[in-house]
Amino acid sequence: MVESLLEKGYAVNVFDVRKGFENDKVHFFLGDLCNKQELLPALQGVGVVFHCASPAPSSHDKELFYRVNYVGTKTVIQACKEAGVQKLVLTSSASVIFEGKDIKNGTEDIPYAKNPIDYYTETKILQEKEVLSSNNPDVNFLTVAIRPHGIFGPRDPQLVPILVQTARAGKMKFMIGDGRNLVDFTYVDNVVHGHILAAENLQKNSPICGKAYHITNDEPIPFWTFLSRILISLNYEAPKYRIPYWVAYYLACLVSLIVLLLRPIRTIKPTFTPMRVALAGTYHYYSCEQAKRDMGYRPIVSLDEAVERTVQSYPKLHKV
Ligand SMILES: NC(=O)C1=CN([C@@H]2O[C@H](COP(=O)(O)OP(=O)(O)OC[C@H]3O[C@@H](n4cnc5c(N)ncnc54)[C@H](O)[C@@H]3O)[C@@H](O)[C@H]2O)C=CC1
Ligand SMILES: CC(C)CCC[C@@H](C)[C@H]1CC[C@H]2C3=C(CC[C@]12C)[C@@]1(C)CCC(=O)C[C@@H]1CC3
Repeated sequence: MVESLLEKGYAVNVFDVRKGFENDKVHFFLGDLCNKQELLPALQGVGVVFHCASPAPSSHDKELFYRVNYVGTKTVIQACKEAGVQKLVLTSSASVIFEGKDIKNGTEDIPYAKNPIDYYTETKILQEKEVLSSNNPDVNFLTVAIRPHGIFGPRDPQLVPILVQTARAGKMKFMIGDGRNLVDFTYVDNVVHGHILAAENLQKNSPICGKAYHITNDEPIPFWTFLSRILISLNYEAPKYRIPYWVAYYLACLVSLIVLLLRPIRTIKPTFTPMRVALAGTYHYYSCEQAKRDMGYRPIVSLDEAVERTVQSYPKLHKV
């Protein structure tokens, strides 16, 4: 996001709780977004805020999710208003409507999940509601939420690294479900493109004000075909055996229960959580027609090209 904004000639301030990269063209502010006094200096003279911060979805820390995603987002909104920021673009998630059941070509009018699978999803819903309801053209404060799905690409610390770690640990033997479930995986450049288009289209009287938009690669692919392509390109074996979805799901629930019971004595991070099993065994792909219609969105990098660029970008993860 930072690199694309700089390329387009925008001046960029970055606010983060940790300094994850070096770039002398940006002004970096270190702080916690839950603290308004720490946020305010980063917002002086700023026209648009992209709020993309969140604890990692794999965390189980309920209090952290509530503090950062929910309360922290309310603090971001207040700080933006106090600093005179006119536009707020939230990185939400298409998962706000996912509760473990198939979603085929899901549109933005599907209601939020009533029973979200984890605290991440639960607090992404609360966060999105806060941002969208704070849209108020009368006070010159416009908001929009972008809902990407399954982001991947160079430097992503999640998808490819977790996949390789699982393969190296010998746990990538089983395909969950029948292997036909279509899913969206979205290349980072397309996600960024969607965010920048949203910011550029966020004007008074624009149809996008106060709304949420799915941003995907618009090329749904069977979950296990995608994972197998990445694994094979990195010289690992693709999963060979099948395990029925419900067996895997209840096993993951059982493991979660055991992890919870053992927490006072030992911290264990299971690979197969109910959320990951649900993502691996169901259909979850989304329509991005609304983003095409209202802001002229089209993916700029195809899935084939995206996989190629991603695989090339992780030389250390290739099996030799
Ligand atoms: N990775 C994915 O597949 C998807 C991610 N998203 C959303 O995209 C956004 C970015 O996610 P990723 O790039 O995957 O994660 P990431 O972990 O690379 O980026 C999140 C950033 O938030 C920062 N952060 C966390 N707590 C903070 C706090 N209290 N104050 C200031 N900064 C804080 C972290 O230090 C990190 O740099 C998140 O909002 C996530 O919910 C949405 C859909 C899919
Ligand atoms: C161990 C294997 C069964 C799966 C390995 C790959 C997974 C790490 C990823 C496959 C789909 C990804 C995904 C997310 C995180 C990483 C995966 C589970 C999200 C939960 C990230 C945050 C979101 O908002 C939704 C994403 C959906 C897809």
